[in-house]
Amino acid sequence: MQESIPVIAIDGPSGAGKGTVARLVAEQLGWHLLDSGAIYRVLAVATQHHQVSLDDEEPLIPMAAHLDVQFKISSQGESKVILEGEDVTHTIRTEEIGILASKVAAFPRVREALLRRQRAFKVSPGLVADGRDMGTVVFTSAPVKIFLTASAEERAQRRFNQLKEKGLDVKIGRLLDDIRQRDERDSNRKVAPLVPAEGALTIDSTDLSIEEVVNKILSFSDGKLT
Ligand SMILES: Nc1ncnc2c1ncn2[C@@H]1O[C@H](COP(=O)(O)OP(=O)(O)OP(=O)(O)O)[C@@H](O)[C@H]1O
Ligand SMILES: Nc1ccn([C@@H]2O[C@H](COP(=O)(O)O)[C@@H](O)[C@H]2O)c(=O)n1
Repeated sequence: MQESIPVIAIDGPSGAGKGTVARLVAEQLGWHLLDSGAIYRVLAVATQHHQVSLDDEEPLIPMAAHLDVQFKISSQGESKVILEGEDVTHTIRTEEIGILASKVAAFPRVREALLRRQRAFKVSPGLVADGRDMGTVVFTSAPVKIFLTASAEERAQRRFNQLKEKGLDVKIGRLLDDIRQRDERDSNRKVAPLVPAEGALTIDSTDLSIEEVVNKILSFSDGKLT
C-alpha cells in the first residue's frame, strides 16, 4: 500500500533552492515535506553536544540510529527542530553545521542508519523530499525525480542574501569556498554521491525565479503522480 504513495524527489547541491521549492510544491499539492538535510545537520549538532569525534564512523552509528529529534509546528505555525528536548531550529542552519553535516554524511553506515527514518515520511497523500540522494537511494521508485542546480557563484550570492537578511556578518568569498568544499565532498563520496538520478529532470535555476522553478516541477509532474 505504501508503495502507491507518490513521491517527488528533489536533489541538488547546497543553495540551489531545493528546500524553498520543495516547500512550495508540497503546499500546492497538499503533501508532506521531508528536508533530509536537516536530519544530517541535527546529527552534526548531536556530535558536538556529545563531543563525539568525526574521525571514526563506529560511535556515530548508534547516534544516528537513536537520534532523538522531533520536527514540530509551533502554535504560531513555525517549523521547529527539537534535538533531545532543545530547540536547534536556528543552530542547524549555520555554514559550520552544514560542513560538519557533509562530513557525517560521508559515512556509509551512518547513512544506512538514517534510511528508515527518512522513508517513514512517505505518508498519504504524497511526499516532496529534498536532499542529495532522494531519487538515487531513499525513494528510488519516486515517479518524479528532479535535479536542481545553479552556478556556485549564484548559490553563494543567494546564501549571502539569506544570511544578511538575518543580520549576520558574512563574507561572500568565504561562502563560495564553503559551497565548493561541500559540493566536492558530496559529489565524490563513495556512497550516495550527489548525482542526478536516472530519469531525473535537471533544472538549472541560475537565471530562473523561484516561481519559474516551481512551475517547471509541477508541469513535469503532470500525469506522473497517479
Ligand atoms: N530561483 C531562485 N532565485 C533566487 N533565489 C532563490 C531561488 N531559489 C532559492 N532562492 C533563495 O536561495 C536561498 C537558498 O535556498 P534554499 O535554502 O531553498 O536552498 P537549498 O538547495 O535547500 O540549500 P541547502 O541544501 O543548503 O539547504 C534562499 O534564500 C532562497 O529564497
Ligand atoms: N539526502 C541528503 C541530505 C543532506 N546530505 C548532507 O547533509 C549536508 C547538509 O544538507 P543541506 O541540504 O541541509 O545543506 C549536505 O551537504 C550533505 O552532505 C546528504 O548527504 N544527503
